[in-house]
Amino acid sequence: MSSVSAYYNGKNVLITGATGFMGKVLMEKLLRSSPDVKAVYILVRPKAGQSMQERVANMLKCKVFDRVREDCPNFHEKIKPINAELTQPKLAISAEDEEELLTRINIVFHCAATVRFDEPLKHALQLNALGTQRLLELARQMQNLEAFIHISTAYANCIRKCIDEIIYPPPAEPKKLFDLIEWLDESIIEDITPKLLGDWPNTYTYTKALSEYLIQQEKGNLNIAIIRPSIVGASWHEPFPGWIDNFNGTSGIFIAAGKGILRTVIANNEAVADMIPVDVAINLTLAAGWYTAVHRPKNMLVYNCTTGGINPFFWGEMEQYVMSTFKRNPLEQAFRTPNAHLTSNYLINQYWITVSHKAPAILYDLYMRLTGRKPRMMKIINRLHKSMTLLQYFSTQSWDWSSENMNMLMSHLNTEDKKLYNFDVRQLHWSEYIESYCLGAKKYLLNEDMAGIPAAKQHLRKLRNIRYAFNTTLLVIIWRIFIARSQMARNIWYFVLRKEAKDFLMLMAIGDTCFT
Ligand SMILES: CCCCCCCC/C=C\CCCCCCCC(=O)SCCNC(=O)CCNC(=O)[C@H](O)C(C)(C)COP(=O)(O)OP(=O)(O)OC[C@H]1O[C@@H](n2cnc3c(N)ncnc32)[C@H](O)[C@@H]1OP(=O)(O)O
Ligand SMILES: NC(=O)C1=CN([C@@H]2O[C@H](COP(=O)(O)OP(=O)(O)OC[C@H]3O[C@@H](n4cnc5c(N)ncnc54)[C@H](OP(=O)(O)O)[C@@H]3O)[C@@H](O)[C@H]2O)C=CC1
Repeated sequence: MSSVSAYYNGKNVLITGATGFMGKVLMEKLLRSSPDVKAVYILVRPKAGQSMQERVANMLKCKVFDRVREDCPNFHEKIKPINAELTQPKLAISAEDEEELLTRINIVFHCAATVRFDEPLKHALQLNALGTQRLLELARQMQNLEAFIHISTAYANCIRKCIDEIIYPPPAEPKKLFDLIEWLDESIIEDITPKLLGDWPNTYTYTKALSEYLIQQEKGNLNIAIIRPSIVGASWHEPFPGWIDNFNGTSGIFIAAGKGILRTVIANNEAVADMIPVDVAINLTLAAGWYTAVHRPKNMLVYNCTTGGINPFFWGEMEQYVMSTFKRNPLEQAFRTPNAHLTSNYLINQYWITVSHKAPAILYDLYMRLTGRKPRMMKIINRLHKSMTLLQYFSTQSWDWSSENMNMLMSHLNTEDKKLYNFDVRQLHWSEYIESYCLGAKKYLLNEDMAGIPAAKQHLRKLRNIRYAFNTTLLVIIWRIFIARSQMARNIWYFVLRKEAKDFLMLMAIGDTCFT
């Protein structure tokens, strides 16, 4: 009998960020593993011209809900969308909705955030820090709340090399920053952002660090836990192996490498690639929700949800597994044959960027222009370089996260829960996981059918022949130019030709003698 599943049955759960990558997996697992959950309230904003209702209806059609749709066809009846905007005072929730939440909610999972590294500081503060503060304010008034689970990131304290499961001093006093963004002009905030960030690499990690501190300061009597996942990757098993729906973290890089666009990456082969499958992070989150509500630990627990200390995996290995998967299972319409390499040398990287990224992009765009089409490769390459610059902070260093609370939680699960909410990352086989991740990116992100693999292989063969033809032509042209310009090169060339001709005549003569 599963204690975790049983706990959620009959409960009213509130999820923020339910339309996002992790939020969807959380909602799906909750509805599938605890089919008698009373209701799942989700805070949703209208977006891109779609009303909240339209967004939720579209979301529920997603592939990620196929399994729960099969197991519990009426699962959608449990979902109660609430119009909300986390950057607004009182989260822009109507008085009526607020009343409902205050009387009903038993557990809150706070996943909403902006995860963009280049988010302007003002917006990142408003959403990640101030939004968390406002949600806490709401949670403090909830009459039946048993647990509040906040999703942070393992990199919130990335300025430290060893990260324990504790709250560290914040980069700045949050209240002072909130005052600042209230009256300071946005352009001035942009100007002083690097100074404010100090050692923090981006506004994302900075504001996530602030939100952890805010929680500690303002939790009051709430029963809170903080989950810190590292780089969240495609799912390991649930709802489907390899399920992924966004280009964040490593996903966009895998695809760019598989398409043959990305050839060089700044990364340290020996640094730990701390990746955690999304279903593992969600299993831990649900188990932590149960533990927080039922065992009510005296102190707020922080769970580092990482793999490096338990089952380490390195960027160099990731390169091998990704390349080998895409060579065996190519993506359709690749730009070039997949062949990406990691280097930690800035100059070598710049060289390959010029030779293998920019030069082919310029040639391709020229070809597109000549054939009357819109050039686009240089734009893609520039976007890729921007992401690589933002990601390299994470791919060139290693961190040590302690995982005592993760182990402690596992020891509290019964045998059935250990299976149902598996977050034992010792069982992860990285080569198999990365293969399934790459295939998932192909299927779920690019909507490519596995039946198209023979055609994709044929396309790669065509690309190889084009490369051979191009290289041979280039060599001949270079040689001709060289010959035309240098007397010495001409002399060597004629000497070689004469020697070849002499050898050839001699062979003929030998042949004649033998046969006569
Ligand atoms: C051979 C393999 C070797 C592997 C080596 C790997 C090296 C290291 C790699 C990775 C380390 C990762 C370390 C992460 C650690 C932290 C973890 C966490 O705690 S948080 C979660 C993470 N959060 C992010 O990952 C946000 C990063 N993304 C951003 O900040 C932005 O998206 C940014 C600046 C990278 C791009 O911004 P824009 O404005 O240029 O583009 P936009 O608006 O995001 O997207 C435009 C379109 O391009 C697609 N796109 C975005 N990134 C793409 C990409 N990399 N490749 C292809 N398409 C991409 C999008 O889906 C979008 O498509 P449409 O217009 O909607 O159709
Ligand atoms: N993905 C990763 O690698 C990692 C993620 N995390 C953390 O996990 C959590 C979830 O991340 P992930 O699912 O990847 O992120 P996504 O970007 O996929 O999802 C973000 C969610 O937040 C919602 N949201 C954004 N702005 C607002 C707003 N103003 N008002 C209401 N809702 C809003 C989004 O809604 P909408 O659909 O309307 O935009 C979306 O549902 C975050 O807290 C993140 O910091 C931690 C470590 C790694």
